[in-house]
Amino acid sequence: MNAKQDTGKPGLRQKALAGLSGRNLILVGLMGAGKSAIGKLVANALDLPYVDTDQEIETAARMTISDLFAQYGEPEFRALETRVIERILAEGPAIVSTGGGAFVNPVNRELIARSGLSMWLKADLDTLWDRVRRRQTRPLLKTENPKQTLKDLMDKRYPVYAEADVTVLSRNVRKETVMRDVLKALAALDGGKTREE
Ligand SMILES: Nc1ncnc2c1ncn2[C@@H]1O[C@H](COP(=O)(O)OP(=O)(O)O)[C@@H](O)[C@H]1O
Ligand SMILES: O=C(O)C1=C[C@@H](OP(=O)(O)O)[C@@H](O)[C@H](O)C1
Ligand SMILES: [Mg+2]
Repeated sequence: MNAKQDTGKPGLRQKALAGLSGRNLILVGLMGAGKSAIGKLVANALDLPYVDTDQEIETAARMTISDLFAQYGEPEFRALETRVIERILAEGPAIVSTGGGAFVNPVNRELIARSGLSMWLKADLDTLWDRVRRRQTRPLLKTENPKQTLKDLMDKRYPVYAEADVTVLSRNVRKETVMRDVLKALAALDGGKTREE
């Protein structure tokens, strides 16, 4: 695939890569923010490796995250999550999509700060809810009122996600548009130093 074509604007790719300057890009944010879907598109556009920590965890544990929560409990999931993040960030540079709870752990925030650029994909409740309501893959949302659970997690976690290096709105627009917003945010870090080819 022609990566330049993918970004919709020649030069944006180079500027985004310059802004990232060889670091890992770690996407953080609540369930449904688009970390996994947009992360893949960004990796493709920048021709960089893509890693999803949830997928790595399921591969390592040889079970789904739901089964991991059910059989071993959330503390065991969180311990595995930190081990996976530590391994992945050492292998960089890559576009890394984390699970929604990863950045909440200060140990993970330190690992991320030491080895990459953290980016919060921030979305409003209705956008998040519309994206997660149809699938039963998130154990934390298996509650009486999952939309309220999501709102409670927003209230608790948004101040922490706000500590990320960069924030990009995950708007209710096409995924490719959000992907380009991510590239523009990276390009802005380059401060115009990179000339277009
Ligand atoms: N901008 C978008 N427009 C439409 N659907 C989206 C957008 N971003 C994500 N999605 C969809 O919403 C769902 C949740 O996205 P996902 O990437 O799994 O979020 P996260 O990894 O942050 O939990 C997926 O079905 C994904 O395809
Ligand atoms: O918010 C959370 O604590 C979680 C988010 C999930 O990842 P996504 O954010 O990709 O859904 C997954 O890691 C697990 O269900 C826990
Ligand atoms: Mg995900």
